[in-house]
Amino acid sequence: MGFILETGIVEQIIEHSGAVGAIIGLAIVALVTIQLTVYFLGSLKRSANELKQHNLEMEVLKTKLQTAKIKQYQQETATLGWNGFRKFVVKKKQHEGKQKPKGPYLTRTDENKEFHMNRDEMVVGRTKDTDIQVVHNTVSGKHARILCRRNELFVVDDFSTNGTTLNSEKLKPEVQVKLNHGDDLVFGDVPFKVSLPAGEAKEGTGSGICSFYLSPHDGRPLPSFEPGQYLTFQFKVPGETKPAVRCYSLSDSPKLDYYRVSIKRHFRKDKSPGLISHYWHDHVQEGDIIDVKAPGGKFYLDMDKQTPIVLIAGGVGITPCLSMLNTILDRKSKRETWFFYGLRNGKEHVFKEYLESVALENDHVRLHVCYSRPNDEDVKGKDYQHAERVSVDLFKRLLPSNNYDYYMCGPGPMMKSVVEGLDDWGVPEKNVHYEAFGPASVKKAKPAPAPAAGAPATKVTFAKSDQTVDWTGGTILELGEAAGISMESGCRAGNCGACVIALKSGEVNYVSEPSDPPEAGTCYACIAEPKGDIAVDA
Ligand SMILES: NC(=O)C1=CN([C@@H]2O[C@H](COP(=O)(O)OP(=O)(O)OC[C@H]3O[C@@H](n4cnc5c(N)ncnc54)[C@H](OP(=O)(O)O)[C@@H]3O)[C@@H](O)[C@H]2O)C=CC1
Repeated sequence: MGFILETGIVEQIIEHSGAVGAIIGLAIVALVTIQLTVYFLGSLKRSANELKQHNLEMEVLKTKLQTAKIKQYQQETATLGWNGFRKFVVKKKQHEGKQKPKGPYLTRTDENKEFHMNRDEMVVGRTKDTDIQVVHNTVSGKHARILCRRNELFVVDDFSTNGTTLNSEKLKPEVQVKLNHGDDLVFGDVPFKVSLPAGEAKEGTGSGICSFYLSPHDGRPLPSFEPGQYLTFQFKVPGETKPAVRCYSLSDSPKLDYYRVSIKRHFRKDKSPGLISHYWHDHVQEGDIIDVKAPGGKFYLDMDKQTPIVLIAGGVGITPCLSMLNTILDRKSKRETWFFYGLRNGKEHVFKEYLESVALENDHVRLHVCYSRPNDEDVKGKDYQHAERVSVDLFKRLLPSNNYDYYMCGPGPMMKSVVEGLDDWGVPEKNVHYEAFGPASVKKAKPAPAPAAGAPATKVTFAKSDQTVDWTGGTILELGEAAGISMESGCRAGNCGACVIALKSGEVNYVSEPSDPPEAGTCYACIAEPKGDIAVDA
């Protein structure tokens, strides 16, 4: 349209003014066109810049809002008076790593909810203590059982009131019937579908790490936390007399509506399954309500500093490091961040795609993944960078200097060797931060002196319980537990403070150094041994 108009103007100029006039006319038209184009391009550029500026302002506003909300949480926690345990709902349960559990499972089709066969026998029923809880008035308290035998499933109706049907046929009570892939199974009026994925492994062959997203049950505000801190949980496990207390690091940055913890199936030295980590994996489901203490712990990243940092994660010890990294990203900090992640091989590589995308999109984040035992299918340079353990030798090869703040979490031996290596490399102690749950001890204190032969046994008095026990070794917590005294505990490493008790008389030695000295007149029972006769308030 513009072109046709311009051609018309040129023709008119030629007709009325001759050749010279035509040239002048053409020049004027060209000048006007150039000016219009420059103006048009300029305004395009201006609007692009304005948009960019606007987006930046929005980002800053969002961050300010987030910070303001977090500050508000902190004030609200103080008023909430969140002392002791508070109820949280499991909003989401997510298996991490490439291999998801794909063993046999049932899907409750009216709610699209999956129940994986993690045990040889799973009870279906309406009551809370069942493995497949079906809250419905046509389902009996203990309705039926699903038996899992080498990836084959069987169903047994347990004299339920409204019966169980398999592919529209009513089952006789107490008769074991084999299930096939795609079968329709109905308990009372509640429909299920049977899935037997062919040739696929049961849970446990993947990373064995599961993330749980938790929100406050009372819907009241969620307090913020420092990246690196942990939550303390209390579980009443069926069959256990005492509630179990455990601590797990928060694995994400502070969020407005949830906390996240990522838990690995733990196996003891004798290969038997750890009680609570397996309880999380096998029994804790979306919608469950659990008891949680407010975030705590002294191992966290100081977000007020801008010093360059090195995050060192070993295995599931990635959790607090991930929280630190995510907080750096959320706050739009450009802090130089090296992330060393040591694990065995690709089967255990969790948060892989996420970390890779973070490193790709953020120049200030340098990711180095070390596989200590790579598999044939693991590709160096793609899946991981170094076929070795994380070590200070590796840091010496990669870091421009030793002048960093180091934050680490992983297996005890890894932390011990890295802490010692950093010390040898001349890194000041104040720049090295770590935490070790469980018995792993990085800095060993001197052991308590052995009592002289023939000397009277050291006595520990548990004042509240009115019991005095001869000390035969071990910690005060172990001694009290063995004597049947109810005592609080959490990390069992002198970190979480759950076991702190008043020391009414006497003194203690610590088997490993507490992360922070307890207040005067108290001690951490989980790592304290009596130094002569003592009395404690338990
Ligand atoms: N806040 C906290 O305190 C938390 C602590 N943790 C702790 O982190 C630990 C992680 O355990 P898990 O996932 O089972 O770890 P793994 O046993 O799977 O080990 C992870 C990696 O660390 C390597 N490693 C072992 N020893 C050394 C060493 N001396 N130097 C360098 N690398 C080493 C292993 O190499 P290799 O194959 O050669 O053995 C492996 O590659 C647990 O002890 C857990 O309690 C976890 C979460 C939070």
